[in-house]
Amino acid sequence: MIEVEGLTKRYGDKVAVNNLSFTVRPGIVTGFLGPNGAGKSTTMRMMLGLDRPTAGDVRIDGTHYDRLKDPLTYIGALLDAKAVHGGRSAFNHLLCLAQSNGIPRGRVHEVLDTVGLTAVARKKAKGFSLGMGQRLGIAGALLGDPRILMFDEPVNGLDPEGIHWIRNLMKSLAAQGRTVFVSSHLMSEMALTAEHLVVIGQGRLLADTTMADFIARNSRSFVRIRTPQRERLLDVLHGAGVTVVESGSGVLEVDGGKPETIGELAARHQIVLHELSPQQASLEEAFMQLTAESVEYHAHSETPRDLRRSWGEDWTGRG
Ligand SMILES: Nc1ncnc2c1ncn2[C@@H]1O[C@H](COP(=O)(O)OP(=O)(O)OP(=O)(O)O)[C@@H](O)[C@H]1O
Repeated sequence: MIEVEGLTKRYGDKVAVNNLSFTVRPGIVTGFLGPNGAGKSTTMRMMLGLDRPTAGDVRIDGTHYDRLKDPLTYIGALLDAKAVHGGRSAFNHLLCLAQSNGIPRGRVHEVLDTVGLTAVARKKAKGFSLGMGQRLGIAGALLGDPRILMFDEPVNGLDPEGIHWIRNLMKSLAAQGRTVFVSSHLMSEMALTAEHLVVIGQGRLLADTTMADFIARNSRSFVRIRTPQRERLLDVLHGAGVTVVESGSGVLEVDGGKPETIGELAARHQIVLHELSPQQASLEEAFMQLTAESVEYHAHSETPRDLRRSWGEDWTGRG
């Protein structure tokens, strides 16, 4: 378990991390999200004792990082895959780490095998591709067989096979009861990997909740309808007090409605439907919605005006 309490980091006038408190629990993958510059890396560095907090505290299974004996056996981390002495072979890099952390030599062979680098173990790390470098960094994190693992952007630059491998690795580490904390900008990947999310913006905590709850709270769920009898269906839905939104190209949308109710209403009035589908926003849409105000660096684009029209009262009772 990782416990973060009132964690704050200032660089001069800049507050990079602002009074953050959250707990990362074992047995699940927890995703760490935030726009560029939100303070994710700074938070992770403070968790590992690499940066000193201006205020607040981090405990790794109840203890401060600098008081852990052989810390790699408690927490393993991939922060910057390029932070490897390029002149050393993969084997020697891991052996040095093992020797300085009281980890047996045999473990080096095991982790090289786990990450699929056994065949290139004697090659110098500076000749490694981005993906091989990431794998070597992950081998280092796994070396001490720690109960807690932390990965900062582990899928950066990986090909689909590598991404798939890391996803399964993180899930299996969590399934073994370990604590897995991972940051990524790849939302589709995070949606497949993490069960719980901690989201920050401009150094502050924006959300600490399950993936499903995060998406439900920060997005719009609606039912999408297409029908060749649009006017009749609008009359029927209006008559039943259902709020309908026209989204262009003849598509109708009902916020928070149930497809069963709409389908039955249409059937009772013998209205043909070509589509009746529940829609849920993606993690990416929910993330953009929540963090829109805390993005530091914006690009501006022209977006078409929302041309929605609604009829009647909202049947969900929501505004
Ligand atoms: N050593 C430093 N000196 C001054 N400012 C810093 C330092 N390190 C980070 N910052 C600032 O603190 C803020 C948080 O940076 P951090 O790298 O933690 O964000 P991040 O969420 O990891 O961003 P990204 O997703 O782009 O990696 C940024 O505004 C950054 O410019």
